Amino acid sequence: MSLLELDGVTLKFGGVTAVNNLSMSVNEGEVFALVGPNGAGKSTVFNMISRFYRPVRGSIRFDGEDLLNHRAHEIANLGIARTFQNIELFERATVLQNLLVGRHRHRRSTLPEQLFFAGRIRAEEREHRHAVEEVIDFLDLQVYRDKMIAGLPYGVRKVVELARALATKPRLLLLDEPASGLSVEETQDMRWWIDDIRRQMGITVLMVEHDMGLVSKVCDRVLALADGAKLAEGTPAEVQSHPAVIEAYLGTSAVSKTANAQGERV
Ligand SMILES: Nc1ncnc2c1ncn2[C@@H]1O[C@H](COP(=O)(O)OP(=O)(O)OP(=O)(O)O)[C@@H](O)[C@H]1O
Repeated sequence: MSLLELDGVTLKFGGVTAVNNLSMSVNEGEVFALVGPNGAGKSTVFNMISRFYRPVRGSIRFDGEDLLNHRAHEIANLGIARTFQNIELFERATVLQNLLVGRHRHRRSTLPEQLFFAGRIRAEEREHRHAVEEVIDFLDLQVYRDKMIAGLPYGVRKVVELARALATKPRLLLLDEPASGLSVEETQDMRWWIDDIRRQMGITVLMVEHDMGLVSKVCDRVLALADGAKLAEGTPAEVQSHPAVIEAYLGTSAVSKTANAQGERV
């Protein structure tokens, strides 16, 4: 069953058509990747699903609901969470505090209730803590839970950002370049996290990623974009060997990554 559906979506920035008549569908329970050279339109697709941008044409539906009827701050409430290419965490707060912020959408109490019904609020607070501790355990973040973000290595911050998105208990997780800046070992860990997120948590994943090695190991389906338009769609192996995809990558830094990925595919 399709969870996310884009139909004929187009977005222009002045004279630049960043996304051109794109249709795609992500099924519930799958891991789906958007790939393509720099400037292909991948981030713009994410930013339209997150409702930072509004397409000039086309529709975006999530679980049958028209996302274009919603504003950016309502997207998390619908069950969509995302990470960012440039990690966005509160630097002067602990891992635990950052994750509790992620629980914001589940808060049911109003301000007067918080002032006058302390018992009920304490129960709600315990529920948030429990949900957050579950994610901390799931991603092996126990040793970092009370540490400030500012002092953490880049690879750990990346996992904390993933944890913050998971703490919202989404149905759809958007991962913007989950492997960028990670070492080979950290990328390997990220692969297992993504596998577990899908298998154990039952969360559907849509990711943008340049590392074709990771994409080929973790994704069910891949859509390749170039100049805002769909070039090819299929399994990782089908997309990587598609002539139009190989041509689009020629002359870009991604060529070597594609070649490496093909070499290391098992
Ligand atoms: N805010 C913006 N204003 C003007 N042009 C933009 C804006 N955002 C993106 N673009 C243009 O839209 C096109 C698609 O950009 P986008 O960032 O979506 O590509 P991308 O595939 O995510 O690239 P990368 O892999 O480098 O992140 C590019 O030509 C880019 O210059």
